[in-house]
Amino acid sequence: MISEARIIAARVLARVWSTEAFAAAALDAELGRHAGMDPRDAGLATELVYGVLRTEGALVARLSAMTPKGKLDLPSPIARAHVLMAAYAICFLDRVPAFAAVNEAVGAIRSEGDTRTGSFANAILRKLSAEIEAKGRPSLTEAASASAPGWLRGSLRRSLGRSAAEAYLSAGPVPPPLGLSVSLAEDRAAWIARLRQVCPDGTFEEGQASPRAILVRGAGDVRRLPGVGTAWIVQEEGAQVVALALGAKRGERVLDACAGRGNKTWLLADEVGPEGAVDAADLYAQKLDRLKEGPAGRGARKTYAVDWAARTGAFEEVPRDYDRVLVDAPCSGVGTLRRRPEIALRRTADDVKRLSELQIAIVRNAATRVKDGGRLVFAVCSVLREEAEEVVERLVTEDAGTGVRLEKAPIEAELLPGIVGEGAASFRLLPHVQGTDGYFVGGFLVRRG
Ligand SMILES: C[S@@+](CC[C@H](N)C(=O)[O-])C[C@H]1O[C@@H](n2cnc3c(N)ncnc32)[C@H](O)[C@@H]1O
Repeated sequence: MISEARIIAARVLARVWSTEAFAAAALDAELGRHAGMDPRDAGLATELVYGVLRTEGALVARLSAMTPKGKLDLPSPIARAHVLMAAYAICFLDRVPAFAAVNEAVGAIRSEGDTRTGSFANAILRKLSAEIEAKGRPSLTEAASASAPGWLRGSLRRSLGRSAAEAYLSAGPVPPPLGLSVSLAEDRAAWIARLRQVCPDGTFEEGQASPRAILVRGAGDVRRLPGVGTAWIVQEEGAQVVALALGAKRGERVLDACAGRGNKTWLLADEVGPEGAVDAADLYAQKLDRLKEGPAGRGARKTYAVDWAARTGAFEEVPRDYDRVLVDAPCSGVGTLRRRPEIALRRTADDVKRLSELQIAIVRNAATRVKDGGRLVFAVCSVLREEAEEVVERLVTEDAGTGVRLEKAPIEAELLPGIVGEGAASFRLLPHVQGTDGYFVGGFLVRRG
C-alpha cells in the first residue's frame, strides 16, 4: 500500500520539475485537496518534497554511481520522484525504515504499470540501503551543499565564507514557520494567548528577530483567525526586520518605492502613524490595486505606477521630498531558498548579474525622491555579494548624473537591538543565525548637489 503522503509528494515534485510551479504553492494545493489528512502524513509529504529538492544533486550522484551506465535514467518525473523520495528517506529519515521506503517506491512505480522501472528502482535502492547500513548515513549539510548549482555555491562562499555557506544551504527548518506581524497598537503577548485559545492545534511563539513577529506552525489557514488585516498581517519575520530597518519615525513622510502588494507599506504606515504619510510605488499597477484593496490600503496615502529603472510611468509625479525611502528591490530571491528550494534549480549567475544592474538603476532613480539629508534603505531577499556589497559600492562611488549623492550611513533601527550592530551601515539576516529568510540591508544618507 502506498501512503497518501508519498502520492502527494510525488505529484508535487513532478509538477515542480516539469512546470514552473513553486513547491510551496503546489504542496498547499495538494494538501488542500486532502483536508482530512493526518497532520503527521502532511508533515511527511512536506519533508519529502523539501528534502528531495534540497538534496537532489547529491542523491542523483549517489544513485547514478550504482547503475551499470553511471546514469540515473528514469522514464517519468513520477518515477524519479518515488526513487528520490525513497533515497532521501534511506539517507536522512530516522522515522522511515529503509525497507518500507524501498517497498513503497517500487510498489508505486509498478502500480503505474511499469514493472521494468520497478525492478530497476528495487535494485538500486536496495544497493543504497545496504551501503548506508554498512557505512552509515551521509551528512545532510554536505548533501544540501553539494546539490546547489556550482555558481550558487561559489557565490555563497565568496559572500559568507565556506562553513557559513554550507550552514546557509542546509539551514532548517524547511519549510520555516509562518510569520505574523502585529500592529504597534496591539500587545503581541496578548495576541499569542488569544490565538492559542482559538486555535489549540497550532503553535504560536514570539519571533526573536522582529519585536512584532509571531511565528505560527500547524494552524492551517491563518486568514480565518481573528485580527487578520487589522491587528496583524501575514508577513515573514525577516521582511518585518527589513521594514523596521528604514527607521521611520512618527509623523515622517515615507515612500515604499518597490511596494508590491504592500506588506511593508502596512508596517511603515503603522510606524509613521496618522500624523505621517506613506506613499507606495511599483512597476505594476495591478500590484498597487491589490495594495489598495488590502490592509495596506488603509495606511497608504498615494500610489504611483513607476518604472524606476526606465524613469517612465508616473516617475515625474512622485514627490521629491520624502524623509525616507525604502527600496525593497527585485532580486534573485536566493534568501528564500528554505521556502522556495526550486530557486536553486531555476536561477543562473546571469540572472544575478542582470538583477544587480537593475537594483543599481532603481536605487539611483528612487534616491532622487529623498529630501537633502534624508535616508534611503536598500534591501534584497538575497545574501549574495553581487546583490549586496557590490551594489552598495557602485552606488556610493559612481556618479549617476542624477544630482544626488549616496553616502553609506548607519541603519537607524532602535527597534532591532542584536540584529544591527552599533553604527553599522549594512547587515545580513541569515536563516541559520536569526531563523529568518536571508536578506541584505544597506543604509544611505542622501545628499543633493
Ligand atoms: C522584492 S519585491 C517587493 C515586495 C514588497 N515590498 C513586499 O513587501 O511585499 C520587488 C518589487 O519591485 C517591483 N519592481 C521590479 N522592477 C521594478 C522597476 N523597474 N520599477 C519599479 N518597481 C519594480 C516588483 O514589481 C516587485 O513588486
